[in-house]
Amino acid sequence: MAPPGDDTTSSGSAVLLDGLVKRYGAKTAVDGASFGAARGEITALLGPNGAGKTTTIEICEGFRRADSGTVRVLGLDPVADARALKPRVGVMPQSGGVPGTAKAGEFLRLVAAFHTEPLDPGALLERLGLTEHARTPYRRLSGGQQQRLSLAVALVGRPELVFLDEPTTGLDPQARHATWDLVAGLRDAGVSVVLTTHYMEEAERLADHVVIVDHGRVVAQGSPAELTGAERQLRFRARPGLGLDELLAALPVGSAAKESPAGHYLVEGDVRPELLATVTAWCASHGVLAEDLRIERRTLEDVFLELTGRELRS
Ligand SMILES: Nc1ncnc2c1ncn2[C@@H]1O[C@H](COP(=O)(O)OP(=O)(O)OP(=O)(O)O)[C@@H](O)[C@H]1O
Repeated sequence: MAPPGDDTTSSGSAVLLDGLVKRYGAKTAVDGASFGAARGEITALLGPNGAGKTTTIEICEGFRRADSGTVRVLGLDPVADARALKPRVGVMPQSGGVPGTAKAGEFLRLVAAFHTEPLDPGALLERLGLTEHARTPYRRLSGGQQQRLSLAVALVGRPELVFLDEPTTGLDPQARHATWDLVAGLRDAGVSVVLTTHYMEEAERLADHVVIVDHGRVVAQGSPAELTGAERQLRFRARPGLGLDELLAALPVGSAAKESPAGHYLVEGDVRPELLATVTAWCASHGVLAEDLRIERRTLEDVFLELTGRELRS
């Protein structure tokens, strides 16, 4: 029999938000956010600090109530149906969640005991590189180790859906890659993942669906390929201060050329062979050797900056 709330098909939404609003006094942290996270996919909420990611995810986890809008998690209400959701959903908060004096291994075994078919806590510790810290109290673990233990706690109950709030913030590159592998493995095993991040690379590499949020609003969403589109751009390095007016005049209407930072040139527009030929001919006629000349797809960061006009704050 399907679990309660499973009125949708298994290919339906793991999470569905519609017009979500959350205010803290005069501050509107979430301002009418609507998006869905499909089952069996990794959905990343990408946005700068203060964009409302944690508030949104905490509402989905049932830890906060929305002021208005609707939230469905596995087809259920995260507050009213909290008891039914608890065994099916894993949560990795941004910090804390484990008592300071609790020993890593003991705590994980304790959490595992609350679940009917838990993962093997020892194997999970091993996978996350925590075996030698199994007897260490949580407060004595390094920041990265604490984070990995929180991830283990979220996963040990074999959840259908996991919420991971900035799972790799502060991790060193090895631990970050190990976490990415683990999260990708969850998806391969059919688990739905909703994570928050302010790392463009994390969203781009890991997520099937990216929801870009800023000031509590969804400013764009789609797969990384959809968000970055088919558009390409051309970059090269050369001596600083080249006057670009003549180049611009030779390029098709609608193209743009700029130098930023000094000595780094970017040409945007309909990047076809003709455009490349125009740029290289212009370089040749000005005695410019275009180094590292390359055509590339726009990155998520390019898209984000276009949408918000500023850099992500880390
Ligand atoms: N309990 C609270 N009381 C008052 N304001 C809050 C509270 N929690 C969050 N805020 C504010 O609401 C806004 C959204 O915060 P939130 O933590 O949801 O953003 P975020 O995108 O998760 O940021 P971060 O990446 O820093 O965690 C911020 O301006 C924050 O200062």
